[in-house]
Amino acid sequence: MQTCIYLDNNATTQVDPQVVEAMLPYLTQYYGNPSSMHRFGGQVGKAVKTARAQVAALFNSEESEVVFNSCGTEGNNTAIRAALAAQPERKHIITTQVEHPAVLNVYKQLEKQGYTVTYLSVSRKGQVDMMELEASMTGNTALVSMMYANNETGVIFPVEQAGAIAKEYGATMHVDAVQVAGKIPLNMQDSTIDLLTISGHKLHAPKGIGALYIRKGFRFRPFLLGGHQERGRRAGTENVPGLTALGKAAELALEHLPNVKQEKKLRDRLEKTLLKTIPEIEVNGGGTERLPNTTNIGFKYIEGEAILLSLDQYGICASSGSACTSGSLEPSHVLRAMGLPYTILHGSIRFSLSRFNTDADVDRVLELMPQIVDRLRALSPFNSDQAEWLQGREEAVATSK
Ligand SMILES: Cc1ncc(COP(=O)(O)O)c(C=O)c1O
Ligand code: FES
Repeated sequence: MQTCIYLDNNATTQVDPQVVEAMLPYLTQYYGNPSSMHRFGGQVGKAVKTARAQVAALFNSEESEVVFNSCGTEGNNTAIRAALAAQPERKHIITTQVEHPAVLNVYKQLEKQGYTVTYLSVSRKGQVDMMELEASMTGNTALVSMMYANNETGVIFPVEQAGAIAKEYGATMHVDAVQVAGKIPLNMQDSTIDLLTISGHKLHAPKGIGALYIRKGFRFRPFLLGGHQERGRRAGTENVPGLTALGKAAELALEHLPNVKQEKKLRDRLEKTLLKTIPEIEVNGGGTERLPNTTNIGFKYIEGEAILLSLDQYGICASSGSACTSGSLEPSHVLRAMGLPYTILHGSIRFSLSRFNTDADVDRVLELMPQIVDRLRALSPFNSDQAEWLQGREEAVATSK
């Protein structure tokens, strides 16, 4: 199998070998159904309990507040629907312009069903403004839904403060924490958040397993109806190998949290050296609080996709935004919302690290990037003289839409 220097960990992560080891017995000998009456199934039930405790430890929550599901997308869909069902008389939702499609596309549908949605703007640095949130709140607001950190820029949002504002108005606070679990500590014990989503494949567990935190006492309405698994909050026979993997991944993430500064050191070295060695580049979301593993850099006058293809030829995996929208040629909705100039919008790429990256990985990128950028810029018909013209063209396209 082809391997690469993998710097696309916000898209998905390598499954930790210890996670594979933990889940394997539940794919082979322990295949019982945890709901069965017999002892064979009972053993498997114990694994579910252990995994729940491990995820609760990552959340710093009670075990009963953890519900396993299939992914971050399911968690977000479920949380949003549950928040609206809890207060059906309220018809207003507040979110941000830079959420993941697993949130934004739910709101698009809800708008068609009679809900009003306020999309909070972000600054040039990609940060939300709590004054704008406060000014948007009304007695009709059912839900404030905000990501903990943005998948493209890594910018961290003040979700606790947002939750406190939501509470003042009696609204539910939902947080998409898919990108932060394992990267910054979570503390649900002492939190204003009611519902919080994580996804296994972003923290070294496999794809297809996730968890939703549901604050004790929250009037929760399930999304999937059927059997009484997960205490009636998520029907469907449990994905035991998956949740065992997520439990182990959560345990390892918690252990690793004090060492996240190592990833940050690597990220900072990558970022600072690129800024020093390549002219006309900028860090998108720089100068505000960000995830320790993420850097999103705009290289003026060239296409992000061209940089990615060049890197790919050298066996380096990076990305130009979210994996699910990268098939389209539209520039990222996140960078667009930040009001970045045309040439940055089209020339941005993201490197996202994990605990498996090494100094040698960063060295290789630092060795290759100046020559890649030089070569692409030499071929590019654009330069700083046309930057103003390009910006004008972008604005003309935007207003004609
Ligand atoms: C911020 C954010 N939310 C939600 C998701 C969706 O998670 P999943 O792939 O588990 O459905 C992702 C994954 O890209 C994400 O980055
Ligand atoms: S589903 Fe992961 S980037 Fe979209």
